[in-house]
Amino acid sequence: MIRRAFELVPADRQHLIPFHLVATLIYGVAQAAAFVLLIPLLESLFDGDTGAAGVWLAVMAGVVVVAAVAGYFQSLLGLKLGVGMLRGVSHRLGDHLAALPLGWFSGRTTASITRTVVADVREIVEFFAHLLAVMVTGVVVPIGIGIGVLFIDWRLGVIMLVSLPVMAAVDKLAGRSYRSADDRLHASAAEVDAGVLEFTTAQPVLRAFGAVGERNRALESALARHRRASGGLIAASVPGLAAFAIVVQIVFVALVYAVAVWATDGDFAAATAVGLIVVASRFIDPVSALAQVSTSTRRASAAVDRVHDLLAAPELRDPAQSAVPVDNSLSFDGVSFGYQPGVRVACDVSFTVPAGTTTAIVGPSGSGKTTLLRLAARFYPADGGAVRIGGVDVADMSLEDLMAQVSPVFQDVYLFNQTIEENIRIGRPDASDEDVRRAARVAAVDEIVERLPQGWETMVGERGANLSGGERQRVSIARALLKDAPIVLLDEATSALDPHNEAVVVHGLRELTQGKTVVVVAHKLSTVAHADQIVVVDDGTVVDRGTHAELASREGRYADFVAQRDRARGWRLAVRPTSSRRGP
Ligand SMILES: Nc1ncnc2c1ncn2[C@@H]1O[C@H](COP(=O)(O)OP(=O)(O)OP(=O)(O)O)[C@@H](O)[C@H]1O
Repeated sequence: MIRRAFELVPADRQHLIPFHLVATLIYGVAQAAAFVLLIPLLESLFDGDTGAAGVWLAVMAGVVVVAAVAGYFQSLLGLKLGVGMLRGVSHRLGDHLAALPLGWFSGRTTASITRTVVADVREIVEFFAHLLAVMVTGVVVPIGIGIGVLFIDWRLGVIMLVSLPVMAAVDKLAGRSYRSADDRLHASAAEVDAGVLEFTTAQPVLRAFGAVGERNRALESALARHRRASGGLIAASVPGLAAFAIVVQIVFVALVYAVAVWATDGDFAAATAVGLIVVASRFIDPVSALAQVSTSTRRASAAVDRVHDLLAAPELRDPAQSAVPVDNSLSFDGVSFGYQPGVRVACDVSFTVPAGTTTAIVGPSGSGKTTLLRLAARFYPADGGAVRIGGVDVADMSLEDLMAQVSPVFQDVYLFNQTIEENIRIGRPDASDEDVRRAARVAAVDEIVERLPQGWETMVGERGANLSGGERQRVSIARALLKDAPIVLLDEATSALDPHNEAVVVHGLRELTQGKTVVVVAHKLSTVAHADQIVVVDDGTVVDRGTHAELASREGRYADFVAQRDRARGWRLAVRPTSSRRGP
């Protein structure tokens, strides 16, 4: 566990580890020596040899000073390692989370990730700052005393040294049941965190559907599971702790008994016997301290494992050299993909979007349209085949280069609780204020800003809660306009906007897609009809492809799609050839 914890220390603090270990070792050995020196000191005093007693006292004082200095340095270095680890691991976890495929996140709750990143890391800092010294001295001091006592009475020294692995074995056995109980506690705590998070963020939905009571009950049962898991942890640790405490006491009693018997037999002088009994108690003390922190140590050990597990999750690797696309075309080449193993969502999908043209993807709900956009943005890696930009597999481009090529404008717009300006600037952090304002003007975000109480300085609330759905879309279009990437991946909004918002969003999108390579998951007939190419997908496969005129003139899924949209809107779309391309 100690080795795995040290692996988390950042490179610029690794050189402190040997100093810390040496300081801790000296601290432990000096303490052991100071205790053993008590025996010759007592013997000299009992013999009335004040000269020898003075010498032993001086040696003992020297050793105590060494122990104090080493203790100071081990505390200082432990703290430096802990703080360094906190900084290093936080950065490593942050970078690592940013490089994980999105699929990794969908298998976990935000709460369980937060627990590892915050609570587990704190646990490990505590380990470096306090626990490590107790652990090392808990081993070094008894061994040191045992070896020292060998020179005074080898039988007693052997009892001490043999008892140590016995106590360690009992401690190890005690830890077994604790570990699984701690994992259950961690999982139940994350479940409670997730429940509280959901309960608070989903209040509007819960109230709208009268489900507050039901979710409250779900939260209560999560809390009950957490209480049971806490009880389980206590139940799992108490027998182990009790067994360990009993074994430690048995060892102490055995040592005192042996000293008493051998002293009675005349093997030791009274002074040596008193000294050995005092030393026996000092032999037990660090072991008892070790037992007292064993619960914290095991918790830290579990935390170290969880942080390592998180860091071991395979990242979306950037290629050693990022390939350069020859143009802004986009193609799907026999692409297959599933979110879960064995469930195919895209199956051998092939089509090409020539540079500067618009392709609309249509198909029934759940047929895999949005998934194709996510694969093009490499939010998930394809299982088979390749998505290519300008002839280059997106997997052979660095994430940075790929993101410079594509602008995803998806339905679920995520806004950070910052100002509108900061939210737009995410599109291009080094953009000038003028560029930001220009993008905002084209997407009609300046209209929103004028209405806000603090204008550009207004915070948009958590996830942009202070803005309407249409307003959030406008901000996301402004972001993409500012980014000005040559390929736009657009998931057209399904929800109806009011006429004004609809008009400004359509205008913003037209500006955004002007002259760009566009792949749009289209829900509106007007968007589809104006596309250069329409790709019809069903159940993850491409079932038809062509222009609106070609597809509408023949029977098939597309004709069904058009008829369905006509019926939904209560109007018919006149089929006419698309001579010139226009944005969606
Ligand atoms: N993150 C995810 N994890 C697991 N399955 C997913 C995930 N996202 C989508 N799916 C599943 O993949 C399938 C295709 O989803 P996708 O969102 O691509 O369909 P779509 O055609 O865009 O649907 P819609 O038109 O309703 O938005 C669906 O069965 C969906 O349940």
